[in-house]
Amino acid sequence: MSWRGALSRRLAGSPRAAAIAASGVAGWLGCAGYPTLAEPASAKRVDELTLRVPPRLAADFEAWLPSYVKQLVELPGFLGAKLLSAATPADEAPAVVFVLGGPGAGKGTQCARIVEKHGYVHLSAGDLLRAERTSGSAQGQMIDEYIREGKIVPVEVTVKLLLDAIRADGGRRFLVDGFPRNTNNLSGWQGQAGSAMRVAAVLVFDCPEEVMEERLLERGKTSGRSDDNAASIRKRFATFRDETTPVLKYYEHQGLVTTIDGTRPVDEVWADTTAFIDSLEAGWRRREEA
Ligand SMILES: Nc1ncnc2c1ncn2[C@@H]1O[C@H](COP(=O)(O)OP(=O)(O)OP(=O)(O)O)[C@@H](O)[C@H]1O
Ligand SMILES: Nc1ccn([C@@H]2O[C@H](COP(=O)(O)O)[C@@H](O)[C@H]2O)c(=O)n1
Repeated sequence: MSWRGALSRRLAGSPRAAAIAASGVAGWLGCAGYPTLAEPASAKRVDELTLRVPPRLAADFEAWLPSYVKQLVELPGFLGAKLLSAATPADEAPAVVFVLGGPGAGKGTQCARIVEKHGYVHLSAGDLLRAERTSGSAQGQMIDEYIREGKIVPVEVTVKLLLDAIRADGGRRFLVDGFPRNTNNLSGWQGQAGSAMRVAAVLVFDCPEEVMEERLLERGKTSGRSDDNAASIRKRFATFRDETTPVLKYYEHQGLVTTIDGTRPVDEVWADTTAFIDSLEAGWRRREEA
């Protein structure tokens, strides 16, 4: 499958910007076994950019690559690139902070504190899926198998649970914990929530696997979770490395990622976490006052 489109039209008068954008796209796509740029636009002739994408990834790329390219050419320094649409959804849209990090990195622990101090609404994709699993719904068994295997449930299920919870709450500031976990999650979110929500930041807790494994095995003594055992933990780590890393790359390119060292004691991690939320809020206040 080839993807081609808005980039060429948008950059028709701007060879320099296109060349920079093309090399940026190629660099990004070159990571983690993803496809590479097939025919980079030359600095002289900019009427078409073609990206070849393997069929198994075509649907995901079709949904979110164009918007990624738009974001890329809007970065400062891409002189001459013209906006086709607003760079971010309207400020009035509810703000979402995605919280990511490997299994056991401490996402839930820090989210609970953010709720208490900063009043955000915490939605854990994993918790919503676990609740749905036991609700007796037809898809419960499917979810159970995915969780046990450390695999990512198809986004149609997860995004519906998240959006139902967001709409039912009606709040303005959400922590969405453990999502988006792969490109399927990402494209599903962008397709169904993209214009109604504003992704304000992506908060990532970084922690080595040895530390996370120790925490999860300890948690497994009392959590009752079917995936807090050595075999499931190994699979969850592999899923994080293989599937979540490209999503983090995507948001890094958008300048949305803040990474916090989650290896330290809870209070030390919290000091950085609350400082981050304070700075996010301060930025919003400055924008409102401007
Ligand atoms: N900074 C920390 N130091 C030591 N232990 C921690 C720290 N943060 C969390 N823990 C403990 O580690 C375990 C995992 O933490 P938590 O549930 O917050 O991680 P998580 O990233 O949400 O995990 P998962 O993705 O599996 O739901 C818990 O038992 C928690 O009490
Ligand atoms: N976006 C997501 C999030 C989670 N899952 C499944 O749930 C398991 C547990 O997730 P935690 O965040 O609570 O650790 C995870 O391993 C997945 O099986 C999912 O499919 N999609």
